[in-house]
Amino acid sequence: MLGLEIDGLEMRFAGMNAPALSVRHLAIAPGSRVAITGPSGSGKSTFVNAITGLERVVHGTVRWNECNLATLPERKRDQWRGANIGLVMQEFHLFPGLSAMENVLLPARLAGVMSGGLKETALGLLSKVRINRPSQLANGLSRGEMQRVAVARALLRKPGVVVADEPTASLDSESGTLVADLLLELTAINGTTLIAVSHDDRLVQRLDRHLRIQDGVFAPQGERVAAE
Ligand SMILES: Nc1ncnc2c1ncn2[C@@H]1O[C@H](COP(=O)(O)OP(=O)(O)OP(=O)(O)O)[C@@H](O)[C@H]1O
Repeated sequence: MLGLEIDGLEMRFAGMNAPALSVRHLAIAPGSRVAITGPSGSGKSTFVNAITGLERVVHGTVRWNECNLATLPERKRDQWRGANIGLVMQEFHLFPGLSAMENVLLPARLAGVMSGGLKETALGLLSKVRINRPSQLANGLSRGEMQRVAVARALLRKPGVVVADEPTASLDSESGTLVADLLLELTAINGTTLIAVSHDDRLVQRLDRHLRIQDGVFAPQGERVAAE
């Protein structure tokens, strides 16, 4: 289980007068399930990139338990992310020429941590996300099936946190509901923290906490941001 503590975080981009993201203090308890919402351009992806170590943090601290991502060089951040964060993105980023099973295993293979046990785990996860033919090529899967494979891939190494960026946005209603069900059900098994950027009420309403962001700043708890 991983908890997040952010202090004094500022993410800036060239050509912008104000920071794209500014977080004075934010704590997310281990095992909690948090929704992030906000209008386009409000800083949601910048937040995801900062807390997953995809983007370097120059100002402030982003601490997952004892690990401050701001102090890690890129290679160490990548290693830490692979071992601790399961990422589920709106576009699933599967390799079309690989099977569902090979896609689930690929990040572990690339990280050099493959073992027989992981193959068993992958098969179990594919069954849980209702992919009945693990050897089917990814390019033959429906969009809903692709996202379910991506959920299985994210959970393979039992991450302390799953970060999902609009995981249901490109799915039809039925598939979106199933993916939301699976994210909630499967993260609950190991007490995995879940942080989901989403405008999908089917998912947002089912999470414990709802953080709203506008112009790079989180609204005080309980307040709605304008233009959402
Ligand atoms: N690499 C970059 N270079 C310059 N500006 C950037 C960069 N990435 C993001 N920004 C700017 O930072 C602000 C926040 O962008 P961000 O992508 O985090 O918003 P968002 O809430 O995820 O938007 P959306 O919902 O449209 O994806 C925007 O004004 C955006 O133009």
